[in-house]
Amino acid sequence: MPQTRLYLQAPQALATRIYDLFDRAFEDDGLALAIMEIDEARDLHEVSVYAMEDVDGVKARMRTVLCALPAIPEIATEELPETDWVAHALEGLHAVRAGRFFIHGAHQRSGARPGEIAIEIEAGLAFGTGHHGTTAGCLEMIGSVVNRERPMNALDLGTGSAVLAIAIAKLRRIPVLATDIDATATRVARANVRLNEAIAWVQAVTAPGFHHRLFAERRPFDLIVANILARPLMRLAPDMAHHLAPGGSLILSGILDRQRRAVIASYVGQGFRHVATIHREGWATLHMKR
Ligand SMILES: C[S@@+](CC[C@H](N)C(=O)[O-])C[C@H]1O[C@@H](n2cnc3c(N)ncnc32)[C@H](O)[C@@H]1O
Repeated sequence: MPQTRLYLQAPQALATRIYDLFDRAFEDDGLALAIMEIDEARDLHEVSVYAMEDVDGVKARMRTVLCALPAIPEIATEELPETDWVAHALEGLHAVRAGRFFIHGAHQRSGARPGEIAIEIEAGLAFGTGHHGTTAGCLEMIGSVVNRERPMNALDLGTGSAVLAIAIAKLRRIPVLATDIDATATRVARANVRLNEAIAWVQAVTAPGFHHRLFAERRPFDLIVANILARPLMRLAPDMAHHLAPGGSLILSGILDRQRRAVIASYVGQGFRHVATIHREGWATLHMKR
């Protein structure tokens, strides 16, 4: 679906205030927001709101929010070209190495080096080929956490292509519940689980957040991996705490470097402590324990 970027420019202090006001105003709409420096010498920053539908309505709400300010910057509009994010993620598809994992397509089956764990992911309609900084960060973190802690029961929430669930199963042959809000992703996940002969361990189901009867049956998990976005991750913090076994590990990604502290704070509020962060391409992957 095409997107419209609604944006305005202001000095840094005012832009930061506007960003915070928009953040609160659009919290429940799930709209993407951004703030970036445009001109350091003139102290100019740009705040953007990305709308997919009801652009006029979003613009009107932005104006209402801005009414609280002494000076009201003008809102400009930019139509963005339609981006197929899955295709984008698959661009120039080549094999990827992350930690001990070698993520490849059908034409690179013989590419794994001795000691590497090969995972075959075919270009499909789900996110997760290993190319993205968040997936690669999770794979690297999974390698070290699973080897050290030897979990017995894992959850991959927001599984996409199932690459992370398959990685856990290949490392440790334990049950992994793989869930996604998107039924198409679940179908792709199942196909990849079959392709990688991980059916005995990985069960893929469609579920938004923790809403599925299987969570009650399968909890507590001693490893939960969730590569979704910062805001849903913060909202899910109490459920994560409820479903993780004492002493268990949580690996979270989909978090921009600048959102890292806010996500950690939400989880500390639920009794977690931060253990480590991997930074890749502007994205942070967190290891938290409880
Ligand atoms: C960034 S992709 C990650 C895919 C894969 N786990 C990886 O690391 O490459 C995020 C996935 O989470 C799913 N998702 C987003 N919000 C979700 C939610 N609240 N509950 C379950 N799945 C969700 C999306 O449909 C998408 O497939």
